[in-house]
Amino acid sequence: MEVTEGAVTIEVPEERHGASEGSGSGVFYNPVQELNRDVTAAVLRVVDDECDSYLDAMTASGVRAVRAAEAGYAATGCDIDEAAVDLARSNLERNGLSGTIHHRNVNAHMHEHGHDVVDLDPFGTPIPFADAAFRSAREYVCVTATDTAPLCGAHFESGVRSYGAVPRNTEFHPEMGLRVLLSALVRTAARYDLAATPVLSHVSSHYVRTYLRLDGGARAADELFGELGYVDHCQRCLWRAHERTLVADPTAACPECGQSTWTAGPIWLGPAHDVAFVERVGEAVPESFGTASAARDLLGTVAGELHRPTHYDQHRLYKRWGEPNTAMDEFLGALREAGHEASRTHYGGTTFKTDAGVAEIREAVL
Ligand SMILES: C[S@@+](CC[C@H](N)C(=O)[O-])C[C@H]1O[C@@H](n2cnc3c(N)ncnc32)[C@H](O)[C@@H]1O
Ligand SMILES: [Zn+2]
Repeated sequence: MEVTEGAVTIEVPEERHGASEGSGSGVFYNPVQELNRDVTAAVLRVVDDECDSYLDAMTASGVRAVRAAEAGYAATGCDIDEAAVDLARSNLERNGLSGTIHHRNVNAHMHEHGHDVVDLDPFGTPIPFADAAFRSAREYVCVTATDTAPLCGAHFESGVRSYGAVPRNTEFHPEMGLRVLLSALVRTAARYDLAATPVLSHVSSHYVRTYLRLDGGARAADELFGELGYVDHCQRCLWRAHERTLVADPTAACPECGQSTWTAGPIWLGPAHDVAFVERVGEAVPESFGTASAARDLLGTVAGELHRPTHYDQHRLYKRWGEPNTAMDEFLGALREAGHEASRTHYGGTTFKTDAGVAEIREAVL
């Protein structure tokens, strides 16, 4: 089957969606991830002044490597599956592009070779590849994680094992997943005296995607540790509080309703994106991309999001209060009128962030 993405056309053997990832035969290609790849292609356009080489660490059909080569990068792909390697090579050829595809365990490759941009796109957790990625990357590491259940605490033990943090299945679970992933990546990079700063992150269609800019130096890495900490959450009234610290000091009971709280961490509490960077990426999405309008919408929402952890869901709050919902614009307007900051978030149409606590939100909008 032929598929066109951006300015390239590639051959993929079969269509497989996220739900059946890793099963069956044939080289993997997930059409649902076109948005992820379009955003990546736009990021590559933005960073092309500082970056020349790109590693598509798990290349499968080669689609990411082919798109990077088309954007003018020295593209390298790796895969342990021989059929994937053959297909990726033929997909570069059919587009008249040069690039190198290795039949190799990419961890070994990354320990031996440097690339300006390293892109991890594995089945499930990226953690088995994270150390090697930070050894290899000079400027940016891009990471997809599809193991959202462990990340957000729905599969608790697996999340603890993979990420060395306590995840909790809260009502802000997509953001929990992102912040658990960022915490693990920042701590992994720090082992090599690297500061990995997230410049763009999104949670879409059951995957988490983040782009981290690398700066060298123990001091820079230490500074990022100041953005790690814990969040306490009340499942009953949806109160939450966060604290930047490496020593957990959980709140025993919710100060609003007295219910015992859940604590998650250490999670990343700093910004998950850089506004100027996200805006530049949004401007770099050409009309010709298959997901252009969805990608621009997503990036516009991300750019407008308050950095503050963590987001609320307006419908869940009203449900707890036993009151009918109002329109989102009216709701956010009422928060702002009461003197609070408020923004939509990309986690869902009824999600928002604010500097107001649950009691203040209720007072402002009811
Ligand atoms: C999710 S797919 C990659 C999808 C592709 N990047 C895309 O955008 O369509 C994961 C790929 O990683 C490959 N893989 C798994 N472990 C690997 C390893 N240790 N080294 C290299 N490739 C590996 C698999 O064979 C599979 O083709
Ligand atoms: Zn409470």
